[in-house]
Amino acid sequence: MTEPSPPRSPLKAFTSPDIGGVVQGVAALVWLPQAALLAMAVQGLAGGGGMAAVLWPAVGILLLGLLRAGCEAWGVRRTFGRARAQLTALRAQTAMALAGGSPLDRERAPSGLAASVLAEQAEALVPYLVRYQPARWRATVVPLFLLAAVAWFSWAAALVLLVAAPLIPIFMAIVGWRAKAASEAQMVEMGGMNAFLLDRLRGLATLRALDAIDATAGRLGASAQSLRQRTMAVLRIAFLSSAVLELFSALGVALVAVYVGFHLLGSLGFGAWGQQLSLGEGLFVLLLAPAFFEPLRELSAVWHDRAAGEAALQALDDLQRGALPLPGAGAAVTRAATGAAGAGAAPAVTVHGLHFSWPGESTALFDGYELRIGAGEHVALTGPSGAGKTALLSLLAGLMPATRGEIAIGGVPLTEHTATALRQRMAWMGQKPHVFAGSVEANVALGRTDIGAPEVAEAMRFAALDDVAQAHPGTALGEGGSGLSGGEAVRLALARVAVHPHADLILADEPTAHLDTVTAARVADALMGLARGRTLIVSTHDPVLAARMDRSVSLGTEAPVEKAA
Ligand SMILES: Nc1ncnc2c1ncn2[C@@H]1O[C@H](COP(=O)(O)OP(=O)(O)OP(=O)(O)O)[C@@H](O)[C@H]1O
Repeated sequence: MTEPSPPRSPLKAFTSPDIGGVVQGVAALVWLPQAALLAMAVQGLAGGGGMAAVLWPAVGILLLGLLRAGCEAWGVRRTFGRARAQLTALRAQTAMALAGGSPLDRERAPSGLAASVLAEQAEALVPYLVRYQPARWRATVVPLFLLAAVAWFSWAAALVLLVAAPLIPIFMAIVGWRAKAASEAQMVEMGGMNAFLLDRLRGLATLRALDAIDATAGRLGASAQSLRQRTMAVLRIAFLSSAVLELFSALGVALVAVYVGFHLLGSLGFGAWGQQLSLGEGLFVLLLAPAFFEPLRELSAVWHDRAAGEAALQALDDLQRGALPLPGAGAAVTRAATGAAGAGAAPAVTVHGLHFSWPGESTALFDGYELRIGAGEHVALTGPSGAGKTALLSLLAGLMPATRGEIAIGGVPLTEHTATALRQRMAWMGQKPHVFAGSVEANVALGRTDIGAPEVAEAMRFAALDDVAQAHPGTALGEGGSGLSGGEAVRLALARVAVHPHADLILADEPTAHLDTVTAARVADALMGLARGRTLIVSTHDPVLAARMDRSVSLGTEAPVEKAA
């Protein structure tokens, strides 16, 4: 039995500001000395200082401006680089998690949804990390410094800012909850539409043959319409949050301006710690007021990035969930330890006390199942449809974990640690071999680096694929095998097995299904040729193929029935 893999750690939300974000915050604070210099210059001018009073502050403002621009540029570059690296890491982690799920898992995300989340929705993390996170940090820190500077001169002006400021986060939080829900709904809609589109494109021939194109187009149109509405809802909320913020920040600035103006005119004498503000001090306070609200306005402008980013993070996290793990997906290949590869002799296969039930189902498909297949033996698994032949082959191939019991290949128990290495000595011929878009050669080699062109050519000759027109160099097969007949697709699957260098256990799932008698006989001949000196387990409804095996094992009866051929 394969022991369960360790629990998956949830995706991390990146909350800590990095050095790039801190530097952007410092850049925002440079406005403090700039405003002080500006106020000094105006005070100097008003005091009759002439050009001399303006020159040095102007130089200072210019230099500080350059420093600010430099800090901002560096900070943004740095944050952007970090965000892209984090996104790449998250994508890789999610792709690994998807690859670590059993191909038989019914709860696996549809491929259209997975592609949409990984390629498209995940991009929403970049604005989240590059714009929202630093803006949030600036909105927490920068106003505090500015408030302290204002309060130094006038507690009354500081009080006005202090009262106006908390209203903004409160209203934004209220708006934010709605924004998050709307953004999640939009993502679900987008993923659903992508999955729907991909699925229907794959089944276009069926839809056209059954005259269901119009109905499908109608559903797609309705789905696009719903996506439009959801996108508009997200945008409406984004505009609403900016409007709330603009209102409160405008009110705050206006109140400070009114206070400073009347204070300088002498009508409002309080609020400056018992002193009278000078023109320069009043101007300084006035210049800081909009800057106090600036980080909050920036935060509002990127508020919807937060909702989209968190929804994307959640979508990536959801992709990583699966009910059926692929045994050994997380373990390193321990080929040497198991002696799996290059063992030279065909392995015996033993199944002892096997228990398996599909996730979420109470009835067991196998309960205490026993099977012994000798080294080099050729066995047919037969039985009614739904008896569990494919499931048993998948369990033997380590494509899904048994609930209890032991499977051993060549005496090596199939476990989390040995599954990957054991799979290397198996060749799998599935019921519906997937044909990738590309040449036949590429479809035979499947990117395996240890397989060269001569081996591929030899395997194609063996499977009689070399005389198929589609196999000519430069001819590409369509996605899902369009361009190949059913029989040719089976021959392609045979070539994939033939080219496998270490395979001494062949697992074939209904290789002759849907083939005419002549082609079925040819496929059976090829399979028997391949299986010479190897162990072969084949699931089949074909009595002719079953009769060519050493024996048959019937599933779906009270006790496994074994019949000598
Ligand atoms: N991915 C899956 N998730 C949940 N249940 C499944 C899954 N695949 C198959 N089943 C169920 O498991 C049972 C055994 O299916 P399996 O495909 O192994 O039967 P089979 O004997 O190979 O049938 P056939 O001869 O028609 O190919 C069936 O009841 C089927 O509905």
